[in-house]
Amino acid sequence: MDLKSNHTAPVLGDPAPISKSRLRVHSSLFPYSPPGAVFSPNLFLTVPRKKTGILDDVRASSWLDAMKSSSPSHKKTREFNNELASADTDVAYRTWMVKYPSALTSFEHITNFAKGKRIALFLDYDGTLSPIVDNPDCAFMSNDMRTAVEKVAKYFPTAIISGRSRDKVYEFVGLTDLYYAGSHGMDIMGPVRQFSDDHANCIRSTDKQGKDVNLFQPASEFLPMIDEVFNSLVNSTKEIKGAKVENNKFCVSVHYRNVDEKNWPTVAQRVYDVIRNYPRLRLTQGRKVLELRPVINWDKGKAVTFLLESLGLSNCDDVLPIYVGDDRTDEDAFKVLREGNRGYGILVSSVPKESNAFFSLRDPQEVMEFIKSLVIWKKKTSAL
Ligand SMILES: O=P(O)(O)OC[C@H]1O[C@H](O[C@H]2O[C@H](CO)[C@@H](O)[C@H](O)[C@H]2O)[C@H](O)[C@@H](O)[C@@H]1O
Repeated sequence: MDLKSNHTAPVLGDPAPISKSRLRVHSSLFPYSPPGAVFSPNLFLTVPRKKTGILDDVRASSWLDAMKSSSPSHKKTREFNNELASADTDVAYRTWMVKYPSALTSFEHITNFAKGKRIALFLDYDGTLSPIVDNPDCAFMSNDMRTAVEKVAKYFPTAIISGRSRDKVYEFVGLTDLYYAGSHGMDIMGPVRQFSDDHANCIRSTDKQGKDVNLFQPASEFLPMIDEVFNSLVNSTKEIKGAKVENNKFCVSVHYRNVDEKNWPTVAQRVYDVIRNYPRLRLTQGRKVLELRPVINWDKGKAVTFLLESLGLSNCDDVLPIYVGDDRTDEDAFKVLREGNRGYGILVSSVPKESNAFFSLRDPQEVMEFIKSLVIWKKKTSAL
């Protein structure tokens, strides 16, 4: 692949771009629907799909473009931001918040809607419960956040849904009374339950405390392939200063946050050179990370649906799922909640971003405030 030319590369596509029509969903959940607002189709990697749906052709350079455009610190963005006075940046953020109101200032709206309903809380990890840091191995959540999550989980069924391996995210969070889904939902440990659908790959197991659980791993057959790809990528990127490859069990992350931007084409090239040999893997993109994952019809949105069913909370009018996340992989969950008119997505972002979420929070600090407010509200209303 020559990233400077217009050669095409076989890659499976990322989720479809958000269509304008999605914004026209009118629902009782929707707090405000400013007229004329339009979703940008640039949220995901631009991957033109072939009608066969098996192998897509993509301009190799679009990987690099996507890496650059998704990076807020990218030169163009920096230049753009420099041109704007900080006051203007603030105005841009506040304008954006008209479309995605703060879940803190809209708290009353949310709790009014939640009255008489059971809230189910879904939390992403990186960038939501822990701040984004340079070293993925050091993305620790604060003790205050841990306490807040522990408390909220006493009142509402709470699940962590992360791109990381389930073991790793459990190690970071360290709380037992939660449900955990790792590998972008491809590794779920949930309560024991009989399902209406036949979920192959769902087995009975025990958790670290010896409790009976259901273990759902829809991509289990990919395990050897993922290990192989992980080893190839470790080897092929070892000379790129700052590149880091992470094995997330059912997916592999190639981090370029600490790679000099002039070497980003090499990162994209190396990833391409590996993935081209694995037509059953697809590429998605997160925050300064390229991720390779199995081509199965499963994502964080499906994981939310699965967990709701596991908890006996699906198809119930009196359930309000709330999903808090910062990443484009969280969009799948926001979309499930929005399209099913089922609950609220809350996007964590300090910069304007198009999203399927209803509300926003600026950073993990605000996430903690929101979680604490839920506990206070629940205690107050239970005492009445
Ligand atoms: O679904 P999440 O829990 O949000 O996990 C998504 C990815 O998060 C991690 O990477 C991101 O956070 C790192 C630590 O702050 C940061 O260094 C990196 O640049 C981010 O992309 C994690 O390392 C990945 O494996 C997850 O897929």
